[in-house]
Amino acid sequence: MTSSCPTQFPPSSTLPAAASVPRVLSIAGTDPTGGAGTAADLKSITAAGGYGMSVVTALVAQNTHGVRDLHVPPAEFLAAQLRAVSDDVTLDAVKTGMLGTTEFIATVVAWLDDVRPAILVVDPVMIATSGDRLLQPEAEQAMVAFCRRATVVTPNIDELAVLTGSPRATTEDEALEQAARWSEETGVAVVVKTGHLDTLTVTNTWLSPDGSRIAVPSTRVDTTSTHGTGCSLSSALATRLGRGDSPADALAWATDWLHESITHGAALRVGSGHGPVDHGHRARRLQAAASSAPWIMPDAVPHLLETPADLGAPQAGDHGRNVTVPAPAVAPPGPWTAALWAAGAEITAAIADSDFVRALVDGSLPQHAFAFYLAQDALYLNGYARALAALAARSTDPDAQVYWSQAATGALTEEAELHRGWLGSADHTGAPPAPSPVTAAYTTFLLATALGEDRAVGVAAVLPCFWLYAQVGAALPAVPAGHPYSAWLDTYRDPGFVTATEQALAQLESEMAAASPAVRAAAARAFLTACRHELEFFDQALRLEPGGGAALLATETDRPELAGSAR
Ligand SMILES: Nc1ncnc2c1ncn2[C@@H]1O[C@H](COP(=O)(O)OP(=O)(O)OP(=O)(O)O)[C@@H](O)[C@H]1O
Ligand SMILES: Cc1ncc(COP(=O)(O)O)c(N)n1
Repeated sequence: MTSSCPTQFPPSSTLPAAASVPRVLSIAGTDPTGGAGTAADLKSITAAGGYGMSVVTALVAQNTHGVRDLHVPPAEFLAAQLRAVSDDVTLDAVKTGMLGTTEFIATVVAWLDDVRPAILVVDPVMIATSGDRLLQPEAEQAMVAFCRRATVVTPNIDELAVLTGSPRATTEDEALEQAARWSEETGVAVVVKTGHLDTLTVTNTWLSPDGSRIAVPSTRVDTTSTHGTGCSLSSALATRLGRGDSPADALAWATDWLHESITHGAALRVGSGHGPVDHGHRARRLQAAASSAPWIMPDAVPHLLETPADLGAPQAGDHGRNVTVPAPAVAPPGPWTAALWAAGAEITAAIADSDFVRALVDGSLPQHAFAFYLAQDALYLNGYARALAALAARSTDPDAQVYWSQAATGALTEEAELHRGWLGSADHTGAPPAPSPVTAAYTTFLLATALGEDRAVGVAAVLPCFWLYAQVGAALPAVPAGHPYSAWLDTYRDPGFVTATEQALAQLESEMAAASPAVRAAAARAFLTACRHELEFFDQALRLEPGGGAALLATETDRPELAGSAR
């Protein structure tokens, strides 16, 4: 049935405004394997924090290898779907993907003439990664004209060539130049994507008609799981713009989220061709990070530790599965520290595998996450220094007194160097950084343990910071010239740090040997708890949204870059 029903309900504009969840409509074709088209759009809109809606243009029998068949319903049915949505729902953003034919483009144009959403993101889908046509050749010029209505268009390199009537760009500069000319002529912003160029860095650049540019670089992921990347980027972008983000924040969020989704796409094992990206990876990672499950279960450590063997096989962490114990970069000097290393194996392995360490090493860690990490590190070092000084005050052995007070001084010197160097160039006009919940929990735990528990327990609590940091440092590969974090990674390689770790290990070994079985058990718990704090400390920077957390819908005047959109 394609006849239109009379409007029976008030559109939702007459209902109370829908707070901070933007209502985003995707108009696109289908992919039954869920990687591209409507499925990718809805997953991306959800991941970006929106409420997704879907109007289907064409039913596409495709998989990760290519398109097998197409079924295109009558244009009246497309019009009916569009009206069914807009008669009822106020739209904060619309994204278009596969439109297929001149007739369908005209149908969407007629609907837009009526509806005029504030944000229209046009992904001018023409040819799939597989080489199959998703837009009839005779509809190309209609698509080119349609792009003039957009707030922003997101063509790939080949689509940009059709859009601008130019030969396919072979360099990023050429693509930017083509886009700049078209944008100036049409008054429409363009996101230039270099995914299809042979570059080590994939850069998404928002080009405004006035010539201004916002470039968001990311490292290229060596993967075949790139089916639907264009659909996903444009849907996430539409959602973040619909939510009120500036173009810079919206593009940074979408690029960063998509990079994580592409990185983890292959692990989904969906199909044997060009696989999909993992749209849900970020949500699952954040959900896991928000778990309130206890870190150390009551039976993880016996109440009395008579011998190192009582600590048993690796069992720390959430799952208690069998874990291979990684070789320690700084060797334990005796059986107690060896048993602690084995007990913490799951957490040590999780740090080595963490998205944060991987991104720091491959250079894909977003700048905002790195800056946050450094600021929290400086705050942490101050708290850590106080815990080390407390251990100095509580030591009676002269060597231990010297060692802990020097370690405290070392932490304060590092903090001062961070402020002088890495943090020195930061903007000093704003409020000074405040400790995050993770940093505050870790430093409070260290201070309380160093001051309030037996000394051996305090020593066990401060050890993971030395030992696990040295472990990460030893595993670092050489990084290529131009790596954004190479100078920072060099700080992990400081041989002085290995010596300090060896000394801290020797302190703990002798404290454990001399302690009562009950104190040893408390020390083992403190060690495992601190290992887990280390994992949280590394991971926390990737839980921060670029552009901050405010999720308020902005008015158009808040975003002059978008003025003139919603044609
Ligand atoms: N190998 C990769 N590594 C990192 N990011 C990538 C990679 N491939 C694609 N991207 C990201 O996906 C975005 C869109 O990719 P691309 O330029 O291939 O667009 P597209 O051809 O429109 O996508 P589609 O394959 O869905 O048609 C890029 O701008 C980039 O952010
Ligand atoms: C319905 C639909 N829309 C868009 C694409 C493009 O995605 P890709 O180029 O990654 O195949 C697709 N394959 N199917």
